[in-house]
Amino acid sequence: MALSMETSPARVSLCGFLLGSTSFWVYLLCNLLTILQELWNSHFWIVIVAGWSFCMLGMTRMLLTDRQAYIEHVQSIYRAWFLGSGCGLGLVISCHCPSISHFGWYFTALSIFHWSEYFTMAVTNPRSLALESYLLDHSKEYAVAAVASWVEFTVEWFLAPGLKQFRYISLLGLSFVISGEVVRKLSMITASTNFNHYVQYRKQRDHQLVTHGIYSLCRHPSYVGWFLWSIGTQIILCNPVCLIGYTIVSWRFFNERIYEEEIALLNFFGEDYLDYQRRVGTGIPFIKGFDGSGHKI
Ligand SMILES: C[S@@+](CC[C@H](N)C(=O)[O-])C[C@H]1O[C@@H](n2cnc3c(N)ncnc32)[C@H](O)[C@@H]1O
Repeated sequence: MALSMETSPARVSLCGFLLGSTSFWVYLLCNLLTILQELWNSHFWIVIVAGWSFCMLGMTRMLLTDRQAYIEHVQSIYRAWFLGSGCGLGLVISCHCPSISHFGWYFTALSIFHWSEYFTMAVTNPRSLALESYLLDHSKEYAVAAVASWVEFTVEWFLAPGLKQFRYISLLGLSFVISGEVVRKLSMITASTNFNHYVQYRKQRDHQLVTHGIYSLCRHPSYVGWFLWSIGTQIILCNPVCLIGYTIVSWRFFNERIYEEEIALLNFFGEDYLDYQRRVGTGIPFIKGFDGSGHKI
């Protein structure tokens, strides 16, 4: 896999992600080739480490093939590789560890979400692409929420493992996560260059109001997707405390965010945005947005 100066950030990120998920490809290979089945059964971790070493070899090869392009993209490659590893590990846990397979689903979903944020941005709006597009350092609160959900899962799994084994609940959560992910990415693709990870307070010359496609169903589809995705992760994990916490905190976050964003959008698009607000709802229950009166709901 030779990198050239023309290598696009999307391609680099995809390569890093696929290399990172090597542990899963090795797992698949071991399961497909019965000769390796024995090795897999007795040396589970050795195979994972071998997969990761293979991945490091791939990275070194990239470095030797085109050093300048590698250095240019190295920070992105490592993030993508880290997320790919998370995805691979999550898939291996899903397939190989039945009692915590839903934790594997969660870990896979988490890794795919962060990586695909960067990748989709790289494809649809490269001008606004930055390392922050991986959303890994989104906010302190986001990191605390993630750690809280791991702690709740672990504590409950040790204290009452039976309460963590509701397959149908986890499947329901998975359906929330998948639909949330699809809605969010569809919004990014539809809004294209008008989509930005950060609320814009100054109008770019080419910023256009998007009201078609998924934006004709609700005004804030990417937030609807993220909201669904975040509560879905806690349903997958059968985490009752974090489910309530995530629902309240995410709702409050999007309520504030939509309010601020709509003040800016009304400044940008005036009457057109007012008209859009009259026709289409925000998409998140009980969130009204900014109606010009200065009052939230
Ligand atoms: C993170 S995106 C979220 C977009 C939208 N709120 C959503 O949930 O799909 C934030 C950026 O999108 C822009 N934006 C939001 N709604 C828009 C629309 N209908 N048309 C064009 N730009 C929009 C805002 O100016 C802001 O800079």
